[in-house]
Amino acid sequence: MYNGIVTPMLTPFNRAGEIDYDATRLLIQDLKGYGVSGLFPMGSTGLFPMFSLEERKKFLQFVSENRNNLTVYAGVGSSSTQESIELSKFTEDVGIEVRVLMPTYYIKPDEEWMYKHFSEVISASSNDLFIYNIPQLAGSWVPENVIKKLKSEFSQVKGIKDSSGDMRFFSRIVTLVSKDFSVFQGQDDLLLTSMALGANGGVCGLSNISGSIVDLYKAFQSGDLKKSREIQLNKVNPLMYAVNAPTFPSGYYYAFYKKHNINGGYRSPMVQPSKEHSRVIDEATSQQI
Ligand SMILES: O=C(O)C(=O)C[C@@H](O)[C@H](O)CO
Repeated sequence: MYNGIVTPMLTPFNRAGEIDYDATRLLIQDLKGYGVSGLFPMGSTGLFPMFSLEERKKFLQFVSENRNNLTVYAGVGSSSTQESIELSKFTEDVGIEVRVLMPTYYIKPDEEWMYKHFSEVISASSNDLFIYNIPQLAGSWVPENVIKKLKSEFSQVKGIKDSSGDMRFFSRIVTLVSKDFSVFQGQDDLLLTSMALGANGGVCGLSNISGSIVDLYKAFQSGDLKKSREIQLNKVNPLMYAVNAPTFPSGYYYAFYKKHNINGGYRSPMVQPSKEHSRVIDEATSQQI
C-alpha cells in the first residue's frame, strides 16, 4: 500500500541549464524535513521531456542513491515505448521501487495503442508501476476500462495518480482503492476533497517548496477537518495559484531558487518568471509562515 505525500521533484538547473546536483541534494533535504513519504523524479514538474535518456538515468540513479530513506517513484514516461522499456529496466537496476507512466503523446494513441504501450512497459521490469492520468498535458485520458484491465492483469500495477482535475472521474477511480492499489490526487487544491473520498494521498507540486501540503495531509489523517480545511483554503490554494501564474512549472523553480538564494537556471525553452509574477509568488510564499 502506498500513501502519504509524494513530491513530483523539480530538476534544479544551473545558469548554463545543466542539472544542479548540489541543489538537488538541498531539495531532498527540504522534502525529508517537510515529512513527505516519497520522491517522484522526472515527472511533469521535473520537465522530463527536456532531458536525454542518459540525463534521465543519471538523475534517477542520483535520487535513488540519495533518497534519505524515502520511497522513489521514477517517471519513465516517453512517447517511445522502447525508451520507457529501457528506463523501466534501469529503474530496477538502481533499486527504484515504483515507476510512473502516462500514455504516449504527440501521436494520439487509440485504446489499443495505449494498452500495448502500458502492457509492454509494465512487463519490462518487476518493480511496481503507477498509472499517470494527466490528459491536459499528455493529450489523452487513460480510460477507466484500461485502468481496470491493467490492474487486473499485472501484479506490478499498484496505483494511479490522477492529475486531470476532474472530480467526477476521480470519484469513480477512487473506488478502486484496496490494500494492493492506491489512488493519489495530483492537483494540490483538490487534495482535501480527494482524501475525504478515500484517496491514499497526493502527488503535489507545492511540496517542493512548502510543508503546508504535508501539514494538510497530517491534519486530515488525525481527524482535524477544521485545520485541514483551513490549510487547504488559506495556505495551499493561494500558494498554488501564485506559483502557477507564470507558465507551469517555472513558478515552482523560481520559488525554490528564491527560498535558498540560489542563482538557478531555466533550461530552454523555459523562461524565468516576469518581475510581476515573481512579486506575486514572493507575496504568497511570505504568507506561508
Ligand atoms: O509533476 C508531476 O508529475 C505531478 O504529478 C504534479 C502534476 O500533477 C501537476 O500538479 C500538474 O499541474
